[in-house]
Amino acid sequence: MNELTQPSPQGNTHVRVQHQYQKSSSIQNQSNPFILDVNLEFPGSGVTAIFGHSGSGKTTLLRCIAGLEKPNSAKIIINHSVWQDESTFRPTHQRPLGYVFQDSLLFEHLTARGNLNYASKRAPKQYSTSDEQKIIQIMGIESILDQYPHQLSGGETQRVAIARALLIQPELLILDEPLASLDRIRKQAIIPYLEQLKSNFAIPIIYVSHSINEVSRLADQVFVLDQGKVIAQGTVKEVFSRIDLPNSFDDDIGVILQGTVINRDEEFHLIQINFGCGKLWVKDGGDEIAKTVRVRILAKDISLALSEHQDSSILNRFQVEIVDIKADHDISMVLVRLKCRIEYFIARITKKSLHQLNLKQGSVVWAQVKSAAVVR
Ligand SMILES: Nc1ncnc2c1ncn2[C@@H]1O[C@H](COP(=O)(O)OP(=O)(O)OP(=O)(O)O)[C@@H](O)[C@H]1O
Repeated sequence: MNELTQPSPQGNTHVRVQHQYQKSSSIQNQSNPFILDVNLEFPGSGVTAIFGHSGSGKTTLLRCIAGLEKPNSAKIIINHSVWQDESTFRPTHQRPLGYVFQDSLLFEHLTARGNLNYASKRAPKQYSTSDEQKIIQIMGIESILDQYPHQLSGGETQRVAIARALLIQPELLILDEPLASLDRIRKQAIIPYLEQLKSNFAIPIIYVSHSINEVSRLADQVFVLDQGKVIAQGTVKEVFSRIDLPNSFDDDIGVILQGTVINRDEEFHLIQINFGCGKLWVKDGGDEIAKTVRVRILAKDISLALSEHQDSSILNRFQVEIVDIKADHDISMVLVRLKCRIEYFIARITKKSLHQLNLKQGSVVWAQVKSAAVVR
């Protein structure tokens, strides 16, 4: 095992920040300034997502972590290394931090390789050539090293930017909406590189995004911010299966399921995934048998029936119990939380259907999931 993949010997990462913008500079109502008050603990490796609406305080939090804002009170300990507490305030340049933004700026006069060398030279100690090669290979940028930034696509630029951030040997990597400027196809193309990143580097990664899709694919745990406070935290599975936070997820509300590929239907281009509630047919994305995969099922893609319908086009049917019903942000809809063995689903159905089927907490019904709607 080499330096990059060694399990982190360190403990948790702890970020507690209380910060209020100076009233004089606040673009908020003067009598109601924005206050960030959060306390986050997360492991010393893996991806932690910070999720929240615009204005919830994500950027402010990152700026505090980076030392670009001086909070009123803060304790920022990254794997035992104190960046800030009552008696310490490390300035930004003394915080070993890799920071990748939405529109990463590479040095235009340097090739991709030149940009990487710039970072390597500033690293506290030299990576071995093989470790450098590994970073380049994981980010898939071998063939573009001699190109200048203006010759790179958006996705390639971001991959070079991430490699450059890694080469400074950060103790914390912040990815701040790294895919926001890419179109859907490029986003899909870069996610596998980020998955590789996660499994190959034993450093904590903070991932900020508005996209539940990205967070579902990449994050291990998530903190949901609202008006400067943490309103939910836990594993992505736990947080995204809650129905008491609908405004945070809006129409994207849905659960994440993780399971193992057990079967392939070559004729009809489907795979079957075994998960905590049974077996689910989904589109074949080329995953090998026995691979662990995550899928997302949106609440709007689940319908409910009182009996099992064998005569419909829907391939996936699960017997479930209604454990909770909550109002949706849309007045005509409700959110129904369903338990199926050890898993949860959420269905978003009309109030009219709830009424007509006389659905209540404790009712046992059939959840129907279209294979075509499962998000990979
Ligand atoms: N320099 C500043 N001075 C005063 N208020 C600010 C300043 N920067 C941000 N704010 C306010 O702090 C609040 C949180 O802003 P922040 O940029 O952290 O939100 P965000 O969650 O990152 O939003 P987005 O997703 O749109 O980037 C907002 O109400 C914003 O108006």
